[in-house]
Amino acid sequence: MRFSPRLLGTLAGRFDHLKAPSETPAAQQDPAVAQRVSEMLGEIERDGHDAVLRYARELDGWDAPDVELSREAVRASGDALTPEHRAALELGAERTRRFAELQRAGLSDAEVELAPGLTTGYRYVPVGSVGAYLPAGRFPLTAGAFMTVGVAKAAGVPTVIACLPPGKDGRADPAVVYSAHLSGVDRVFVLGGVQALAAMSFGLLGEEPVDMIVGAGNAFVAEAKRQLFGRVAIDLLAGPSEVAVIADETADPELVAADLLGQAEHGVNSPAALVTTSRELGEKVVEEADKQLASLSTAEIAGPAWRDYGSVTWAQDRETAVALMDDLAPEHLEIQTADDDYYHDALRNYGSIFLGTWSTVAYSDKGMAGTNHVLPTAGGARHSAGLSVSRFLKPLTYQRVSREATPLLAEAVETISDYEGMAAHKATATLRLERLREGDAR
Ligand SMILES: NC(=O)c1ccc[n+]([C@@H]2O[C@H](COP(=O)([O-])OP(=O)(O)OC[C@H]3O[C@@H](n4cnc5c(N)ncnc54)[C@H](O)[C@@H]3O)[C@@H](O)[C@H]2O)c1
Ligand SMILES: N[C@H](CO)Cc1c[nH]c[nH+]1
Ligand SMILES: [Zn+2]
Repeated sequence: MRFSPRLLGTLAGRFDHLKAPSETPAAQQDPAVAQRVSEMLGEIERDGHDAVLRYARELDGWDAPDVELSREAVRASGDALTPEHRAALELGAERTRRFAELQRAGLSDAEVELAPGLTTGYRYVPVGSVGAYLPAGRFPLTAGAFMTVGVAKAAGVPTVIACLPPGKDGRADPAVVYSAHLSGVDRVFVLGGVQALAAMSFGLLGEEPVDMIVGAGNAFVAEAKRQLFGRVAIDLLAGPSEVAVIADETADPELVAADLLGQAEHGVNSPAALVTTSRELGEKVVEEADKQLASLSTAEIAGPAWRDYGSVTWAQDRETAVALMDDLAPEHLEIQTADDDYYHDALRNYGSIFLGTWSTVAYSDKGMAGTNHVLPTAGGARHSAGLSVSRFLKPLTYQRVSREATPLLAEAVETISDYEGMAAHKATATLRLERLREGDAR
């Protein structure tokens, strides 16, 4: 079976056929999923922990009365892994933490005297508690813990709990649990999907309700986060993983094809887009992808994704390639050209960019590059960035006004309040001006 996407000869500026992820069915909210999630959340809120256990049993076959892993089990989770695997995970946890610490160091508290006696500023304060969802249904994605638990801890969040669904063998995946342990998690629960997010948000796990829920997952997970938003904060709503590549005639078609299929493996609706200034390269990549799919063990997922959500587009020059990509705003963007810096400078919309032949998305996916892999999908990169340490920090503002500065603020506030008809607001300023005139020494 051939999985080749259409090879598209696009003229400059005409790219209607290029499937923007935001236009794919996968990015749209599914009313059946929304209805199901709303019923589940309602039931869990009403029946509490009993309903959580009921869903854990029904959906994931969990039949033990307790869903928490003991501290000892969390600590010992690495024993089930090979030393090489442990070392690889330790590297990922450490690089992700160091990158998050770099970002934390760039966020410093600041203060300014805006007028004599008027001092204003802000200080970064971490949220009090975070619930991290670690998806582990189809694949046990270990690095999700580094990106959520580890980054929250680097931000200084005091309490971070995590939930993961049981794997195919009915147990919590030891590599995911070990990754959470390396990231500094406080408590781990074997709970999947909606019931996990509801239990953390409603405070059904022997903790107060968390302030924020984070982490990627399937359509039920994304919908539960959408519906719980407001009651708790969320990181972002991530859809199916995407990849896009800009390549020119100097690129290696085998590597480009491998990188496109690398993310197509996430799901049959994962978009993979190549924009190239070389038709020849585009044709070679299509041939290569077919060849590689023939021997890929996950071809049953990557094949349909490449066929149905893959695209190859010719851009007549690099300016056109940039315009196409900024419109697409992909989650991951690789640049494999003779002038990667030009693209880096010119591009504005992407979740994370991978510069040069030697950089590939999987390095970030698995924590080796240190950058966060929880990124906006479905065109969200037009307006948002991915998860980072700043999401867990609140820049709380303050102001201090001296007696001497009082007229500078109060008289203007009186004028504005008069215009707006806000008498009580005006009074707060007027009373202070009176105190000043009376010589109040405070
Ligand atoms: N964008 C990102 O940053 C990123 C990162 C990692 C993973 N992901 C995505 O996360 C997803 C992982 O999905 P997954 O399914 O493998 O694991 P998952 O952990 O997200 O979901 C498994 C849970 O789904 C629930 N569920 C399944 N069927 C249900 C139903 N009919 N009704 C209610 N709940 C149901 C079950 O409770 C189960 O525990 C993939 O789509 C992957 O692409 C995205
Ligand atoms: N590509 C996913 C979202 O960025 C993350 C991931 C982890 N493992 C494999 N992939
Ligand atoms: Zn991936």
